[in-house]
Amino acid sequence: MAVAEFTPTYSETRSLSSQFSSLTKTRLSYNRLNLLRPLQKPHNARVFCSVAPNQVQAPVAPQQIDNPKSKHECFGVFCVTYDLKAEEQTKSWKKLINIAVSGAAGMISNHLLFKLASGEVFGPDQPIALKLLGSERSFEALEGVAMELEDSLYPLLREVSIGIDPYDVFQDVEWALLIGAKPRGPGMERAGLLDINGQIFAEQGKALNAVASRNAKVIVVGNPCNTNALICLKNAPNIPAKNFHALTRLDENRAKCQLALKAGVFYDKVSNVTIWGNHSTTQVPDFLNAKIGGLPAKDVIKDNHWLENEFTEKVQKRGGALIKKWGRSSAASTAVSIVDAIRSLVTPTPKGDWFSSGVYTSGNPYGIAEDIVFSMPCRSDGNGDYELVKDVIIDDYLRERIKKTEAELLAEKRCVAHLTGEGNAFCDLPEDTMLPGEQ
Ligand SMILES: NC(=O)C1=CN([C@@H]2O[C@H](COP(=O)(O)OP(=O)(O)OC[C@H]3O[C@@H](n4cnc5c(N)ncnc54)[C@H](OP(=O)(O)O)[C@@H]3O)[C@@H](O)[C@H]2O)C=CC1
Ligand SMILES: O=C([O-])CC(=O)C(=O)O
Repeated sequence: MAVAEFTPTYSETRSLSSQFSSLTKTRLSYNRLNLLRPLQKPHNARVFCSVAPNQVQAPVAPQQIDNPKSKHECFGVFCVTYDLKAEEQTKSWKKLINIAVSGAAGMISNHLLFKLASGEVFGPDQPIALKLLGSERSFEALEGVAMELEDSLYPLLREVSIGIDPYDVFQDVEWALLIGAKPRGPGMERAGLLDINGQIFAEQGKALNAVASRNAKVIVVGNPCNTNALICLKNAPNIPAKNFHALTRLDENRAKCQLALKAGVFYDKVSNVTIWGNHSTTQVPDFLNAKIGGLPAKDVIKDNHWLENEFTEKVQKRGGALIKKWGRSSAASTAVSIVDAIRSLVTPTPKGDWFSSGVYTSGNPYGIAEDIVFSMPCRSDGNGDYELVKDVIIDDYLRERIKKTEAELLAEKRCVAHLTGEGNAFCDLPEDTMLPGEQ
């Protein structure tokens, strides 16, 4: 089978994505086999793409399948399944968006990437380019990931590129999903973890600052995610601090599940659940403002002791309980919660409800210390931004616990001052500072 070879220059490679945006209307019929021809590797990046530059191929109609001359333009299952309805669909496709994922060869990404490519995150009319960030150690694994994406034949997935240099991978990205981080090893101090991972997020923040879209949305998953997000935003002053999120949606989902179980209802009845503070065992799952079937959760469950003790601790330590059973940390449910977090920003929040996200505190209405990343209740009108919800009740019970998780985050911030441009670090972390996955 004849396959067009091409070896574009680096600047041609860079211009590919913009060409893709204008091509999306007719691309469904392009040769899928040609898709993943590796281009020359510029700056450690490799691009897998679906057409050669300056080689726009004509759409292939189904009747051409048997014409040997046109066979190289049309590949296997794509020729067989291509139909005009699908072409009609591409006419309504939106402009291509660039999404970067770090730690792309890791466990969470292995679930997330396929959700992104399927259209379940950004919608069935949103073509995407995936830019996968790995390292020397994971480069081959990244190629394997790209091959699996290729074999999945996702129509909306227009481009996959892999690389180990964030300055290449983050070029023009509208979304950066920062998952890669070193796990805490045996005997490693929390301060050590903050420093090692903090350096990763400082570097990635600088790269985002230099090359990402000025309005990029950044979701930090790699732990300790709140402080990593703070480091990242401090190193990316060109991007609004408001655009940075630390993932606490998994905690919210865990809390909803426990409330539903206790109330004996399906979890779609549970709403208005806030996780306050740090993605750690000091986080505060808020049952005071939570609702079940539209009623206050406290009035439905009528067991304050359970809410204040078992419920709270279960949510705080759910990650660790799962690791005990599985022998590894939550990956699938984390990927699902990343999907939820993105969808909460790109679709309007249902009236009266809200979602939790770790966001920058400056200007918050709850009296939480300024200049940290703290999980709070947010609403969005679906344009990628959010606002903080004002009408929540904070009683003495909540306030006391919010103070504790706030103190922990302020201590983490002092610990990484050398990475946020605020002078010398001073680490006085409280003894109980743990990730949800730690016991
Ligand atoms: N916020 C949340 O709710 C949750 C957060 N997490 C966090 O998400 C992160 C990723 O989890 P998961 O995908 O399961 O982890 P994996 O171990 O499967 O993958 C993590 C990736 O991180 C990268 N990494 C970056 N720096 C290092 C380093 N110094 N040493 C080792 N690996 C490194 C590796 O990729 P490469 O070599 O390509 O850089 C690796 O593939 C973790 O920090 C975890 O704690 C997990 C669950 C929930
Ligand atoms: O501790 C971890 O790595 C896993 C984690 O964040 C969680 O399960 O919430």
